[in-house]
Order: sequence, then structure tokens, then C-alpha cells
Amino acid sequence: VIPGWFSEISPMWPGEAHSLKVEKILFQGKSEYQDVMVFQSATYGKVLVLDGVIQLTERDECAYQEMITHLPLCSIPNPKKVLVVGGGDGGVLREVARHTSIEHIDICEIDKMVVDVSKEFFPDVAVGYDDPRVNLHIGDGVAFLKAAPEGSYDAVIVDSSDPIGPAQELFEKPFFESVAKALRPGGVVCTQAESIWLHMDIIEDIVANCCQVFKGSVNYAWTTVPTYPSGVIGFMLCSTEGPKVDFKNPVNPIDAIDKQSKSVGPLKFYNKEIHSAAFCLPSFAKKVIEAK
Ligand SMILES: NCCCN[C@H]1CC[C@H](N)CC1
Repeated sequence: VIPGWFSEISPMWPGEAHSLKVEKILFQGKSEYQDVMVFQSATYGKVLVLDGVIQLTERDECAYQEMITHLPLCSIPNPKKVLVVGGGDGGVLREVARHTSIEHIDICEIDKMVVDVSKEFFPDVAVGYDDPRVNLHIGDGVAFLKAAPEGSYDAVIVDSSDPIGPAQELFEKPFFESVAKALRPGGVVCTQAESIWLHMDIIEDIVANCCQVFKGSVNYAWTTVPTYPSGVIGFMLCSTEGPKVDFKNPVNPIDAIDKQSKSVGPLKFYNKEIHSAAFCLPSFAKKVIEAK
């Protein structure tokens, strides 16, 4: 360990580690589920770390939060009811709240410490909780989806950590089946789907499961997030049987978004060109993902 530096070492990305220069450690705690740490970095603002894995930095969180939210929500006309699984930092809520057609937002986050720490140290991310349409449920997303009435949601966004730890079940088929049941016909789900550089085997399994469960369409999109391992992160974009969803050509690419949302400022990353481009894959990934 180099003094004054944080290195993200994990068996999920063997032999490599992204490091950030640390100015000051602002919080260290242990919740019921994981170690929670916040530090002030020299060049990426404040950083949230769970079990030694970077979850977000102030400098580049916009890329992930905007893409994981607007890729699904701009692909269907007039989303009204949305569920966020995970996402306790509130960043996805901030982005969901930009959609003026939305009437009700549920969020199910298993770890209350993540919510409290985000509100204290990342106010520009946790601002998402201020929206009156938001209903926070502290609990396990798997149980929440099992209990959700059929066809409850237009969209489900699964903003999870990695499959090692509390989020493990969010990458398995039974969970995808409960998501499909909770979605209306032609409803959409977007899940955090790891890195094509590091996790093609995990992605292959997720795609196979999604093809069995989601009878509308199954797509993989990706974007760049400098502080995530390998600098990229992907998303599964799936729809249930029903009205066709063409993820690659958004029905309301940007008009549905209140771009200058008063309290949260303009979009920093998402736009309609990068929406369509996100589905373009390098050949080594295309071969596996589109082989279905
Ligand atoms: N809401 C914060 C983002 C959570 N998703 C991340 C994806 C990449 C992972 N290595 C860590 C969590």
C-alpha cells in the first residue's frame, strides 16, 4: 500500500488496481452488510467505497447515473411508475426525477448506512431523495420484487454493487423472473452489468438468463466511467413481451427530460447520440452477447 493512495484491489479484477490519491478520510464505518468509507480524493472529489470497491466519485458519477437512468426511461413513452433497486446514494433518483411524466418512484436499498452517508457527504447526489414522488424502502430488493403486484412498474432500474457481497442475488435468474413479473407488458429493466474487458463470463450468463426471462428484447449497452475497473461499465436493457421497445432509437430521446431541472442542474453526460452509440459493441463482446 502506497501511503496517501487508495488502491481498489479485488479478486473480481485480478492483477490490476485503480488508485486514487487520498487527501483525507472523511468517514469509516461498518454496516450490517458491508464496510463503508468516504474519502476526499486529490482530483476526483469525494469518493464512496463499499467493501474496498469504488461506488462513485463526485467527478464522474454523472456518466453512470445518467446512462443507467435515461437509457431505459427514454426508450418508453410516458413512464409513470419506476422502481430503483439499490442506488442508495440517491444519484439514480436524481436522474429519474427529471422525467416529468413520472408520478411514483419506489427505491429499495438494503443498507441504511449508504443512504445516511450519501446524504451527509454527497448532497448533490442524495438530492434525489428530496423529490416528493420518492418512496424509500430499506430492505432486500429480492423480497421487495417478490412482493410487488404483477405489472406494477413501467421501468425497474437495478443500480447494484458487484456480484460478490450483498448484491449477489441481483445477478441471478430468480431475481430477473421477479422483475419481469413486476413489469407491465412492454415494461423495461436496466441493470448494472459489469465490464466487457473483465467480466465476459458473467455477462454471458446474465444475457442467457435475460433471454430466457424477458421475451421482448434483450440488449447490452456500455459507457465510460474512469473510476470503475477497466474504465467502462455495462448495462442490460431488457423489455417484457408487449408493445415493442426499440432501445437503440429512443422514443423521447431528450425532450422528456427536464434538462435544466432547477435543483439538480443540467445533464452532464447523456444525450441522444451517446444513447444510440452505447449499444455499439466491439467484436469480441458482440460475438458473445449477440450470439443468442
Ligand atoms: N450507485 C453507485 C454505482 C454502483 N455500481 C457500481 C458499478 C461498478 C462496481 N465495480 C461498483 C458499483
